[in-house]
Amino acid sequence: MPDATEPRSPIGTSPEWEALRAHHAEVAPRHLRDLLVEPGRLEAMTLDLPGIHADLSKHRATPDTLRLLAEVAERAGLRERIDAMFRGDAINTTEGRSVLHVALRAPRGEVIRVDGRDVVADVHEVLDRMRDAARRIRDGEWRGATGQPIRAIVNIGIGGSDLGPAMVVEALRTRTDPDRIHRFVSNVDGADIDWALRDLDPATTLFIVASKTFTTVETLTNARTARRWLVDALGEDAVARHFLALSTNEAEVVEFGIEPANMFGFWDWVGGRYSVGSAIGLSVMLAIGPDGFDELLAGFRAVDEHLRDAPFERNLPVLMGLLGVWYVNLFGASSHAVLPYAQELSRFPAYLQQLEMESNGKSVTLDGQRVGWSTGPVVWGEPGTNGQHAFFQLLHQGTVLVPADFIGVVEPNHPLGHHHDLLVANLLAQTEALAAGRTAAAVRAEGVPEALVPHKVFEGNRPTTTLLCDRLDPRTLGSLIALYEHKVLTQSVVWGINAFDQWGVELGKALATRIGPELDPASTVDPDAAHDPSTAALVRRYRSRTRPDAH
Ligand SMILES: O=P(O)(O)OC[C@H]1O[C@](O)(CO)[C@@H](O)[C@@H]1O
Repeated sequence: MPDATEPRSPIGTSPEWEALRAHHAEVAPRHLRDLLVEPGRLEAMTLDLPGIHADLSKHRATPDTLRLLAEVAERAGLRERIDAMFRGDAINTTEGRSVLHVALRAPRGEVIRVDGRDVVADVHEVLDRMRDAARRIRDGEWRGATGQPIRAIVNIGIGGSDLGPAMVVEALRTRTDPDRIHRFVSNVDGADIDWALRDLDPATTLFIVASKTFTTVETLTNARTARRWLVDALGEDAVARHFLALSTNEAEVVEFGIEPANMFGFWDWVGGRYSVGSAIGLSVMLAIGPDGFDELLAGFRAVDEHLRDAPFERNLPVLMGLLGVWYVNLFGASSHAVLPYAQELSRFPAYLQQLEMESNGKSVTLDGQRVGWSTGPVVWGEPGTNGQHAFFQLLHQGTVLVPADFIGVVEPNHPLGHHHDLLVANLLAQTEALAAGRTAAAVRAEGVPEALVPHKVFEGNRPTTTLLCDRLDPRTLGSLIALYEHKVLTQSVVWGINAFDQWGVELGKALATRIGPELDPASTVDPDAAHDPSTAALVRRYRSRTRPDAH
């Protein structure tokens, strides 16, 4: 059996890549105007998953491209890597860990073993405890220190311990109880927690401290501030009724002052950015209820099964990943836009920024060699139609190629149908305009003065994916997230990199720890001896402040 962790990017070295490159030379000069009308294209380049219709036909690609890309994926060992992930092999080689977010949504009774232990049974034990706590808090059975029910839930976490739950709660806000407040505090900037707590009543506020490691400085700083705010109002004993912890690190949770009974655990085989289906999703469960959370997990599971079972040529997350490779490595694209035409998905691009960029922003292969090809692009986006009045100018007429995902829904979560028709009309218009453009002849035919013609021409040929969801419900959202998770896996395998570590965040953290004490006006450290001239001058400038220090 091939070693699933063996680095073997096919880029540049395999016959499959050579075939793809030759094919690219034929396809790249062709215009989407012509490609789009080819017979059979729509059937070959659209896919239906439960609740999600995916249209890949507005790509600068043909059905042959998808076949050749699938062959590249086979050559890269994607099949073996998927199997290894589901088996619980330690495919996160630099940290020696399994990568088992798929186990978080495995059905009760399925068995996946890590070091001989059935992790699916562990997952369901925690889910049951989460359900019980969520029911008690939502029903008002759980009382705060003064005997009042909980009215505000503040999740304190950062990165994967914030972005996933914050994005999902926002996306499903129409399913939340309008009488309960859900807030997310992440930034160490005091403005974040100061503002979040300003109008809250300690007696009815529950804090959820979410941190995989429970050592993240931002989260612990915010959690200590929250603790002080609570204790100042209600006394030390209140902590047990107002603080929950979500973590893999029981010792640190206890050290902070939260009892194990108020902790919901997960495991080192859940990456932070892949953790919203774990205990990290507790604030989601509190917002949409245990049944809604089950639906979310079911949506994840549907795509997990699709990843495992569908042939690569008809496998949506694999094709999304491979089309990304196609643009990055053969068209030279360096960014990718995600444009949700659903206001509720306003945090989805930010969520994907961590998922994709922390996973695939790497320049070293699994065996430690410098890559000889580009890897993860910059991911960005804003909800439509806002983006249209901001950066779409560049998408249509700029000099860079930005492949984009347009995400829309058929049935809105509000009664304003005329708004929704207008929104969807814009989505369709934009993808059509990006593909077809507008020729000089068409511009002239409208009587535009000759001097303005070049300004009004749209080259078109700008590729997009359309994901049209039946509606935005927990199940569909779970599926959407899983699509991108597995897209990331696919790309990492082709690029030969590890999508599951994040060493690149360490250096800045270490330097901040060093610089922190130097900012004290009484510090005796000479900035010039410790830093480059720019940093030293900035340290001196900040050190000379007159603001009294308050903690
Ligand atoms: O959940 P923790 O351990 O507080 O970590 C928060 C985030 O910090 C990182 O480790 C680095 O930014 C992320 O990967 C993670 O999601």
